[in-house]
Amino acid sequence: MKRVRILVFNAALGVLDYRVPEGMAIEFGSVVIAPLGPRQVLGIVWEPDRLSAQDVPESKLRPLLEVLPVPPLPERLRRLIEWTADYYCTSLSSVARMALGSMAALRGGGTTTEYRLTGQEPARLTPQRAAALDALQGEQASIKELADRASVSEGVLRGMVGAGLLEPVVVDLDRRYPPARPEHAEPTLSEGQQAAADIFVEAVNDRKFAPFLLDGVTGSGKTETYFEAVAEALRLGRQVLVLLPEIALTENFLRRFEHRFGVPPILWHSSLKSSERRRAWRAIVAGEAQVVVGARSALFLPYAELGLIVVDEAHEVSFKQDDGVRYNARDVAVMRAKFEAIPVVLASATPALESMQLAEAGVYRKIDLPARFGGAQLPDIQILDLRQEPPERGKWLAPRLVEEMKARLARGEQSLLFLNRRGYAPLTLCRQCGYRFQCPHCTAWLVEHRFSQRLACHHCGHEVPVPDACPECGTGDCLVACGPGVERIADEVAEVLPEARVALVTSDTMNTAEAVGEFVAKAEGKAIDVIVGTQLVTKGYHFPDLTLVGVVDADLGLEGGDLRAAERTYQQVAQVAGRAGRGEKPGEVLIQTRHPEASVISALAAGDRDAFYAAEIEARRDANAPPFGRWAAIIVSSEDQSEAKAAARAIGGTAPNHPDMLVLGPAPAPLSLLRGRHRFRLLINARRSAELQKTLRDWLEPLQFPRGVRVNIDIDPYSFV
Ligand SMILES: Nc1ncnc2c1ncn2[C@@H]1O[C@H](COP(=O)(O)OP(=O)(O)OP(=O)(O)O)[C@@H](O)[C@H]1O
Ligand SMILES: [Zn+2]
Repeated sequence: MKRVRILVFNAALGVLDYRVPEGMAIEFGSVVIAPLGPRQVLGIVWEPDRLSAQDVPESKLRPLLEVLPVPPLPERLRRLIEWTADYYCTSLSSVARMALGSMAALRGGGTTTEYRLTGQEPARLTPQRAAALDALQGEQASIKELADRASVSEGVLRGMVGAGLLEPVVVDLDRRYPPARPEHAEPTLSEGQQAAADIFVEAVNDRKFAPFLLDGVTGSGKTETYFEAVAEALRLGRQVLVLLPEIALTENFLRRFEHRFGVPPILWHSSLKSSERRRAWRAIVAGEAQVVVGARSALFLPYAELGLIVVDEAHEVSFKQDDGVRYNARDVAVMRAKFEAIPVVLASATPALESMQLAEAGVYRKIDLPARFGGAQLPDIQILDLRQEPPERGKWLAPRLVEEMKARLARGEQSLLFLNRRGYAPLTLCRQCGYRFQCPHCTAWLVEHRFSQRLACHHCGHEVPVPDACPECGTGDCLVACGPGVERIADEVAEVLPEARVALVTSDTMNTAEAVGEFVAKAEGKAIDVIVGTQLVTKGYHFPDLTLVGVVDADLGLEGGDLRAAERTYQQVAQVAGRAGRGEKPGEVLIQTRHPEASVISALAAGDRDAFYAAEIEARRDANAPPFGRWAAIIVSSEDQSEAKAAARAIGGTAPNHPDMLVLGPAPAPLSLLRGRHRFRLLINARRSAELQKTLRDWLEPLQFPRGVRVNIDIDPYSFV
């Protein structure tokens, strides 16, 4: 191979041809360094007949500089990358980037240096050093990571190395992970679990593409069941990828995995230390990483020999990425399984409508676990009509819910209150002049966090301390919190049940593995009486003494009114309800609502899942919404409002006149300002027959916009703001 086509990591340039210098061994998929002007870029060798590049004469080709010492990206992964870029209308390089770990991992090198405290504690210390000494107890990481963790500069830490307070430790990146043992602790499966497990095990052995929808009620033991397929892959020496929707869930998963297989699985997520990331990536490409558990981003890694993919809590909307490459990890996982010719298991107690429909159509094989494990019953669900039984003024919990919580406390059982709103109050205003605290960068109110005494924007992270006086009229002591967030509910619990031990579970409090571990240990050890949490507590947890679940505001999710509002509400409430009564004692669920007549609420109360799905599917069919028709969004943004508007208009003005496609907009997005950018949206509703992606590309590619304008395409969008 003399002339090669390279996918370079530069979205604007994309594909370039190079010459292979004498003696350099190259294959398709090789990761290389190529010259680009005066700089160097990373690239991947690609099949020239699959990518078009500018025609450059042989004599003008520049030679590649280097091949990196990592295995070439396998062909099946290259095909997946192409498929993903094509389907989501994005650049190949932005997808391919997700396959490569860090530059450091690619460079190889078997070791790296980290630092840790030596244990010396000099009598006199600068305040910064003292703070670092405090913050870094038990930590070991690179200087940069330690500096981040301790909130001091790297210079301070280097000084501490010099002073003998921190010492270097050489970390072996190719150190083996201890092997998982498929026979470590084999459970005795119930008949239904065994039947399901047998099917999965057979599929792992078959080494063919086989998509499954594991539809099992909460507490049916879906995890135990698919663990048998994991065990089989381990026996065959093949790798397994388990995708979880949130890092917060991994802690729980890790413990169960370790219990079953004797060692923890290998983690992959955005907050890994760089040494962990390098070690994991190298083990993954070498085929030594047996089971990888990760968030979305683990999906594109170059596994040497994948044998099984599991997507747990597969209905979760967080599998859809909402910026950058806007892919849905659940859907791409199925495609990856197809390219790898392996089984994929989508597990959920409340499958997404799309998945149900695909199962019905015979595309996915549906495996049911209709009963809870060990004879536990599904909880009794009751509606609490807030119009008939209102809470006291300024309170959010109805008297009946409070009574039930008191009864649980008296019996030594646990309660869980669910409200999907972080912080103390979603809106703060001035009683004097009506001033409302709004984010300067987003169309959003600032949310009060009493814990940290700050007002925060949940979209961009902008934060200000809660002021003493109104910034508008200057009146002191006049700010009122409007509406509840979980912190406020926790306060209310403390008032009505002063002796109860309350745990607040949100992404603000559960932001480290230690915090999650501590929470789980306490809840299991019955050191917590009442859990108040956001959607973070709705799934995955198994606390046998939890017998009451209160849904504080079931109407909240319905307000947005987007396509999936009813489905999402159904899933959240059914999931959180599923935390109740998982042990020997029966569970009860109270759903606070002002709309008991809404079909989703009555379906929940009647436990009539089939009716709910059937009605939703018909509604979607009527609206030509997924899974029948398709949606796409075009989001146009700029820091300059008129520029954004003009660009959106230009797009709207050239909309194709396609019989199978309806273009709505442009219109200002509901979140019309986000991180300082003004946003306009167009929505496209298309029939399946419409070749949506091609039509979009043909439409948008010829258009030119000013530099400050960004045009993003969102295929199968989940967010309509
Ligand atoms: N065969 C089994 N032997 C022993 N324990 C089991 C078995 N099956 C399930 N369990 C236990 O029952 C509990 C519920 O199982 P699991 O959490 O896997 O259910 P799930 O279907 O994933 O539920 P959810 O969707 O609510 O998270 C767990 O504590 C699990 O360890
Ligand atoms: Zn903001």
